[in-house]
Amino acid sequence: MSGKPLRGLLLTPLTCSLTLRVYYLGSFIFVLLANACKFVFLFLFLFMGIILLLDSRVNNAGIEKVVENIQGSIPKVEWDYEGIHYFDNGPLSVQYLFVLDALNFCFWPDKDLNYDHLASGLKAALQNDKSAFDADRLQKYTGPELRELLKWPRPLPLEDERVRLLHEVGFELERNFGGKASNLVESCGKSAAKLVALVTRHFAGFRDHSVYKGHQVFLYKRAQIFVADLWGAFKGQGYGEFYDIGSITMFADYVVPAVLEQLGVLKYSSRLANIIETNNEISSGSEEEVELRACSVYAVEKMKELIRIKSGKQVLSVELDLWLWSVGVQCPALQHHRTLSIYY
Ligand SMILES: Nc1nc2c(c(CN[C@H]3C=C[C@H](O)[C@@H]3O)cn2[C@@H]2O[C@H](COP(=O)(O)O)[C@@H](O)[C@H]2O)c(=O)[nH]1
Repeated sequence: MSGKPLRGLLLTPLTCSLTLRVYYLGSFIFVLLANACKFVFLFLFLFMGIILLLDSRVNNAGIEKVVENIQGSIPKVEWDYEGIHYFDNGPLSVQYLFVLDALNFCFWPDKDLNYDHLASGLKAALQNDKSAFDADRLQKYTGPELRELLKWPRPLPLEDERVRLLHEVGFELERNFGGKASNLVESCGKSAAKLVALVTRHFAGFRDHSVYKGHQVFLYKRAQIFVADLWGAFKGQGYGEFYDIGSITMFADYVVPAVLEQLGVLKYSSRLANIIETNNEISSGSEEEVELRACSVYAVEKMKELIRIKSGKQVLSVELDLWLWSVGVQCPALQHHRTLSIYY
């Protein structure tokens, strides 16, 4: 979430640790400069500065360059520009999007699988059988049945988790929302923030959070993308109408951070760059993973702010995200970080 909650919940750990480090180094250099050997200590200061760097950081110059290049208006990308999603302008579309975003994570372990297969596979399944995503049916799918639904010839990455999450969606929808995701959406009173809160309260699988240096960090990628998908699919009307859509941040996945790094907006430490280049995995919840994801959210918020300052245009993080994501998926050579995660 952006604005105050974002700063309070998400960025505090990063800024705090940076502030502490700056303070620490400040006192350190003050004491040292009081001594005679200024140059030796200056060297030491620089050296310490380098080893204390975070694995990911946001490069303001990179942001300025991107904003200058796009001249204040982001290239418009239509939601469903790929034509792969189910849409009938009614409650079944809401059910489809909720199921889609419950499973919208971690495609990369199978090099032939991507998001398009999931979106179009679920669309075909629904067109074939309109009751395929009824709450009682969702609670019964097995791994092989899900594979069959998606017409995927081998086990899906994290297949057991995908099945468990489908069951959870079916069970909680039935228990709290009369089996219908449209009731869930209706009960949020057209507030994107309330919908994210409601989804994460009732559906544990959407609680995308980590503990970073002792602070709880909430990124809520799939809960937020569900809101954005509703907004995009219904074109801001009906089930897609949210008066506070501006409170949604970018969706910290594995594509957009890679695009931001390529654009020079994110800078990785050479250690992290090496892990990504050599296709080594980063564990879920590790400091480098949280930094990379949180810096992506922060960078997009900064980009949005700079666009407003330079051009007076109020763009949404959701719009920036879709543009950056569409750039990323059109670039198959783009190397991204690899984390086995149910969150993105
Ligand atoms: N930040 C962000 N991440 C997004 C999306 C979407 C799809 N949004 C759809 C909605 C309307 C549009 O028309 C889009 O089709 C998927 N992902 C993430 O990408 C990764 C999959 O990548 P690959 O393995 O290459 O397919 C995986 O983490 C997945 O969760 C997005 O919009 N923003």
